Amino acid sequence: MGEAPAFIVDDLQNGNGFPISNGFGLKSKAGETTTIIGDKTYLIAGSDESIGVKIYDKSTGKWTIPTVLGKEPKPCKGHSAVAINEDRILVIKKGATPDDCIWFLEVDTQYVREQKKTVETEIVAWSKGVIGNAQKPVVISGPSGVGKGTLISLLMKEFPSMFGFSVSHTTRKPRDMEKDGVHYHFTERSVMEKEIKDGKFLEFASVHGNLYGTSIEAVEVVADDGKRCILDIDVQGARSVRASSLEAIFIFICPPSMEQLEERLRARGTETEEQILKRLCNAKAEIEQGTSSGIFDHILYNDKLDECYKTLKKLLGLDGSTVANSQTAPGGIDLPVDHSVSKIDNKILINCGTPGSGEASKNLIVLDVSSLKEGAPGRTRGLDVYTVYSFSDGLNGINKLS
Ligand SMILES: Nc1nc2c(ncn2[C@@H]2O[C@H](COP(=O)(O)OP(=O)(O)O)[C@@H](O)[C@H]2O)c(=O)[nH]1
Ligand SMILES: Nc1ncnc2c1ncn2[C@@H]1O[C@H](COP(=O)(O)OP(=O)(O)O)[C@@H](O)[C@H]1O
Repeated sequence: MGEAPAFIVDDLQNGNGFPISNGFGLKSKAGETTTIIGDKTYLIAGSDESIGVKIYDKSTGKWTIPTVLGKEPKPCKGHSAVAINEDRILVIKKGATPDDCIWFLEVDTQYVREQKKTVETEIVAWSKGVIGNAQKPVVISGPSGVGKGTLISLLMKEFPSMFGFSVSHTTRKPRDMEKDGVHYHFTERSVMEKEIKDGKFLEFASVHGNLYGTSIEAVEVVADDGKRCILDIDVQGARSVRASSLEAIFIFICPPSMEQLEERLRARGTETEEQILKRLCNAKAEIEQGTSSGIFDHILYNDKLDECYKTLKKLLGLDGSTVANSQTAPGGIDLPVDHSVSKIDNKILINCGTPGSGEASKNLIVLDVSSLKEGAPGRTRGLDVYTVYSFSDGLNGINKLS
């Protein structure tokens, strides 16, 4: 982070002090916002060059500039901040797209302190808020050889800035073309078992005789990058994720026939005969569970690759239709500098000014943060924040976009 922008420090030091009386209020002033949590006042200031944070501790009467972790929001003058609980501040900034508008400043520093013993200043971490389905992780399952990896590669190639792959851990040996840390984190069983015990995994399963698992970190790294996470995991893993706090879209890929599945597996040429037979044998049960367990939201048949890929894009809202985009605020959040923000229970209301006609009449943006989930300590994740617009009558009669 560059030099912190100028703050309304004078006001505070001159005893004009704390404009906010409770722990969850805010005051906006020319690109600077204060929010109080306990004894500390967080000043968030934006300019064209930077967006910075400064902390005033009432108990010591001192200002500090914290160590900032995570990718920061792009600088901007128009923003607001509101504390939504004792360790998380929601920052809404001016931005061209909804995905760039909602950020969180995490101020729970316990974990980071323990991990990085040398850090002396207060630590805050930026992370991007996630709005609705548009950012929901995508879980893809299906039998070995059905084409999961092929479809995922196509998506990642066509939309490199939109998707990020959750790199799993596995105890299986790498194939010739596979790179450690890219396709998998290849690891030893004893190491992985210990990490599972330590709670580092979102899910894990024994598949075809090897251990596979998705670490919390693997999903968080993608979210930190502001991307939508794709998980290639087996049916057991999908079941676990379904039961977890991670809200995702679940897609099962079916082969056109067992014969074609076998052909593809053999043509890929990455397994021994014994491994191929094991995978084919397991495929039957996987297909049965995948198509009948109710875990999956969508079942796709991968017969002709281009057709299957088209269908996949369609259900992810990437074909110009509105499936995913309709879940977000259309056209972004046009936040005037002099907007106001208030918090009522779990709803954050952003009043953007006088109602106009048509699109302009959508002057009230409501963010429901009731589904905000805890991530791994020290980092914010699993955020499920969606926007709703109300036309005039406040919280009553909110029309959730869908
Ligand atoms: N539960 C779980 N399954 C995984 C994970 N990573 C990969 N898998 C599944 O493990 C199975 C075997 O994967 P792999 O050895 O790469 O073989 P492939 O499916 O033939 O490409 C597939 O069904 C994957 O979806 C994971 O992190 N968790
Ligand atoms: N629709 C398809 N038609 C024919 N071959 C396909 C199709 N989809 C994928 N393949 C091929 O099948 C093989 C297995 O695909 P892969 O993506 O590795 O499967 P998975 O990741 O599900 O194990 C690869 O050689 C791939 O090129």
